[in-house]
Amino acid sequence: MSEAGGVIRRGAVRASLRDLSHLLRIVGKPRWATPALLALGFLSSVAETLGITLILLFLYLVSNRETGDGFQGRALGEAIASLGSPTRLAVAILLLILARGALALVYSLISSSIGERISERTRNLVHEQYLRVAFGFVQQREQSQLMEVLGTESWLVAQAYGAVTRLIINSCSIFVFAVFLLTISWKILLIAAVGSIAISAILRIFSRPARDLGRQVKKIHQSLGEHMLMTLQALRTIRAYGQEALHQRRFVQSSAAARNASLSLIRLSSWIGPTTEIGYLGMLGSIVLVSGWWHISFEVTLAAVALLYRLQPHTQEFESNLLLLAQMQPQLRSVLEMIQSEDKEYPSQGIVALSNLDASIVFEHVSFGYDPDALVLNDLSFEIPAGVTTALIGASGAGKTTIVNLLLRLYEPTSGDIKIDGTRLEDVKRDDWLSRIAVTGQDVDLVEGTVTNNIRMAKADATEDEIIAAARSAGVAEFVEGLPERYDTWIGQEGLRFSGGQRQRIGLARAVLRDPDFLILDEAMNALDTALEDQVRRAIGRQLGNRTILLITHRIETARDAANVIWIENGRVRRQGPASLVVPQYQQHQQEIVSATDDQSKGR
Ligand SMILES: Nc1ncnc2c1ncn2[C@@H]1O[C@H](COP(=O)(O)OP(=O)(O)OP(=O)(O)O)[C@@H](O)[C@H]1O
Repeated sequence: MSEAGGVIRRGAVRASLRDLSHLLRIVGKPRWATPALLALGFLSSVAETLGITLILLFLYLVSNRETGDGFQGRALGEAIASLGSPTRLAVAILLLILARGALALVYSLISSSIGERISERTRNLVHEQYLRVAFGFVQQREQSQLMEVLGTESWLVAQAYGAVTRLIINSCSIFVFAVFLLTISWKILLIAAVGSIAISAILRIFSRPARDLGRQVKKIHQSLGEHMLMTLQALRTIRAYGQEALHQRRFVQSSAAARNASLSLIRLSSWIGPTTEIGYLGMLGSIVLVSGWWHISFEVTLAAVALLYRLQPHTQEFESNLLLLAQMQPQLRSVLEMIQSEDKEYPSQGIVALSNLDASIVFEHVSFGYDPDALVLNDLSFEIPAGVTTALIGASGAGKTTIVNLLLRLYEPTSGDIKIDGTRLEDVKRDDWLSRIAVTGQDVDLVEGTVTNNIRMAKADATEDEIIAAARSAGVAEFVEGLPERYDTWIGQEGLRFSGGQRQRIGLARAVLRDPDFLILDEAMNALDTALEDQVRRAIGRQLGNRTILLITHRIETARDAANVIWIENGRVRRQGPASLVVPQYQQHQQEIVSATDDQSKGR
C-alpha cells in the first residue's frame, strides 16, 4: 500500500514539476533567479552546518575533551589549534550565525520579489488570453472556472516555484549534513539514511490522497465560485422568485464542503510534523543505543545527534514541499491549459487596411455553427449596401444575432466568405474594421462604473462634452441629468437602478459616441415606447443618417423605412429585397403561422 501511495504521489509531483517548468517557460523569470536562490540556500546550509560543528568544537575546547582519531576528530583538532582560543571560536560562531541570518534575509527578499513577478506575469497572461483567444473558447467555459483560474490559481504558480526552490535547497542541506555526518561516522550515517527512508515511506502512506484531494478542492472551490457569481449576478431573480432560503442553503452546503476540503488538506500536511519528529526521536534513540554496541565514542555520538537534530526541520520541509506540489498539480495543469497557446485558435489580425466602408458588406455562401456539427447559418448569401439602412428580420432563433457575431469577428464562418468592399473580412485589419463599427442591442452590457465610464467604453479618449452630446442624442440626458450625481451616478453590471429602456439608451449613446461607419442595432430600441423610439431614431438619424445601418428588429413596422430587407429563416435567406416587397410577404407568413396555431389549439 505504501508503495502504491508513493507511486501516486511521486507521479503527481513529477506531473507538477513538468507543468511548472512548462508554465515558467511561458511566463518567464530572470535567468539568474534559480541559480541565485540555490546558491543562497546552499551557502546558508553550509553556514548552519559549520556553525553546529563549531559549537561542538567550542564544547570540546571548554571541557578539555579529546576530539578523537577519526577524520572529523583530526579536522576538529586542527581547527582548535588554528583558532586557538574559546573567544575566537565564539566570535566565529557568532559570525556564522549572522551570516546565516543575512543569507536567509537575502533569500527571502529575492524569492518574494521573483514570486510576485511570476504571479503578476501569470495573471496578466491569463487575462490577456481571455481577451485574445477565439471567443468560442471562453464562451464554452463556465464563468466560475475562468474566475478561479484568474483570481486564485494563477497565484499558485509562484507558490509552486517557491516550493521547488525550497525542495532543492532542502536537498542541498540534507546533502551537506550527510557529508558532515559521514566525516563523523559512516555507521551513524547508515542508520540515519535507513531511518529517513522509513520516515519518508510512512509519510507517503499519509499523503497518498494528495493529488485527489487537490482535485476535489479545485472542484469545490469552483462550485463555491459559481454560487458567489450567481448571488451577485442573479440577485434580482433570486429575490423575485423568493429563492433566498434555497439559495442560502445551497451556498451554506457548498461553503461547508469547502471548509471540509480545506481541513482535509491541512490534516494531511499536519501529519508531517509529528511523524518526522517521532521518527527522528526513534532514530536518535537507535543511534545512542547502537553507538554502545558499535563502540562509537560519546563525542562522536553527541556530534551526530546534534547534526541530525538540526537536519530534522529540513527533512520536514522537504516532505511538506513534496506534498504541496502533489496537491497543486490539478491547479497548475488548469493554469497551463489556460495560458498555453499552441492548442488554441486566435482570430486573424488581417493585413489589409480599411479607411472607409464605401460599397458593401457581402455574405457569400456563409455557413456557421457554434458546434461544427450543427449549422446555425446555412449557405447564406446577401448584401448590406453601404450608406443605407438594411433590416434583418426573422423569427426568434433564426440566426440574426449570429450574423452580428460573425460581423463583429467574435466567430469565423465555418465556410464561405464575408467581404468588405470586396476584401475578405479575415484579411481586413481587425482593428481598422472594429474601429468602424458600433453595436448596441436588447441586452446592453453595462459595467461597474459611472454613467460616463459606461458611455466612454465606445471611445476611451472621449471628452466630457462629447459624452454629454452623445447622451443627449440617445435620450440619456432626460433621466441622468435629473439625478443628484448626474453623469457620475454609479451603475453596476446589472444596471438595476435603470429601466430596460434607460439601459438601452446608454447603449445607443455609446454607439453615437463611437461615430461609426457601420451601426448595428440589434433590437436596440425594443424596450422604448413608440414615441421615444421615434425621438431617439430621429436624433440618431440626424447624426448617423448617411451611415450603413443594420437594423435587427421584431417590430416589423420599423423595418418599413429600411432601403433593403433580409428575411432569415432557420439560418437561410428566405427573401431579400426592397421593404415594400419583403415586409408584406413576411407579415403574411406570420399571419399564416398565427392562423395555423389557432386552428391547432381549436382542434385540440
Ligand atoms: N453561444 C451560442 N452557443 C451555441 N448556440 C448558440 C449560441 N448563441 C446562439 N445559439 C443558437 O443559435 C441559433 C440562432 O441564435 P441567434 O441568437 O442567432 O438567433 P436570433 O435570430 O438572433 O434570435 P432572437 O431573435 O431570439 O434574438 C439558436 O438556435 C441558438 O440556440
